[in-house]
Amino acid sequence: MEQQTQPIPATNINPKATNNHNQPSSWAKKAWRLLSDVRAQSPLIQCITNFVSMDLMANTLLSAGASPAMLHSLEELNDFTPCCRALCINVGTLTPSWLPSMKAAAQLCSQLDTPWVLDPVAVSASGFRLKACMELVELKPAVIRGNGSEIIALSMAFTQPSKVSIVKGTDSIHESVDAVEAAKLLAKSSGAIVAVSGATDIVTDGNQVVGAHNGVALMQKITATGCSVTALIAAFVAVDKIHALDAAVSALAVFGVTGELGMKNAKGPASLRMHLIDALHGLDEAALESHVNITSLS
Ligand SMILES: Nc1ncnc2c1ncn2[C@@H]1O[C@H](COP(=O)(O)OP(=O)(O)OP(=O)(O)O)[C@@H](O)[C@H]1O
Ligand SMILES: Cc1ncsc1CCO
Ligand SMILES: [Mg+2]
Repeated sequence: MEQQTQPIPATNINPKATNNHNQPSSWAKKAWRLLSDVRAQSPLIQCITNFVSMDLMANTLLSAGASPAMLHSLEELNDFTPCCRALCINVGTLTPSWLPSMKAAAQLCSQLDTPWVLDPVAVSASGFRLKACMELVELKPAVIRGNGSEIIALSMAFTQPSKVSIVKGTDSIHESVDAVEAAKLLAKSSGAIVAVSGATDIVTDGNQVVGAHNGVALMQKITATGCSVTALIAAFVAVDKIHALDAAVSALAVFGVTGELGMKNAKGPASLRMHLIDALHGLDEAALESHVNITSLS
């Protein structure tokens, strides 16, 4: 695979400085270091995902420098999943025949200490889907990423199950900022880092809350941008699994920045889709540093 950037050795990063979330430049450096590590290491990312997202998700991972593999057959997991650096599970077009593969792959990852991320698409659209997502959460994802409505519903399913409201469809009817408390509760009850996408992307471990303010509204009009940024989170977690919160924030910010850069040449959602992928492939340190907008919200 073509490599176009020089990775920054992890030893060059001062962990104290990069953990100071009130310093914007430290976040930009962290995001650049993680993207550089993805480009240098090209981690193999298994994606068990919906049919709608497969193309954009695989191209997003490739443009970031990772190596995507859309394998979901139960018969292949024992051979294949242990070779992966991270797993992305997305329930967008869930059927009863796919659920055993998702659970088995998640279980394998947990046993192998391989990070995996969950995208609970349209979690409250049906009882079957809600139960499946709750069972997957029990299998210890490192990160759960959804839109506002998805995170509110999934969090409520664990805390106040009788109050889970049905949201039909995959689009959010809530703002991400309305899901902060739900995200914190879900993070605390599951042990996962929880990320909520939207105008501000919110990421929390249950205590600390970080906001990534990049992106353009038109990204909502391209199906599977959310699915794809979840896979990008998996790639970032693959290269730094002990700092899953930082990896999730960085992936969301990088994707948002590529949306902003892509928008300069886009005429609408279809051309934004193309230019966003190009921008991710060509992203350099100067452009990332001048666009990243991450703040502490806690
Ligand atoms: N109003 C907005 N302004 C800027 N960026 C946004 C806005 N809304 C969403 N985004 C960005 O668009 C991407 C997709 O987020 P969204 O919340 O639409 O996901 P989703 O609903 O799960 O999408 P899908 O299910 O189609 O994959 C994220 O990178 C997010 O930051
Ligand atoms: C539109 C759609 N339907 C099921 S999955 C999906 C992709 C966006 O989540
Ligand atoms: Mg989604």
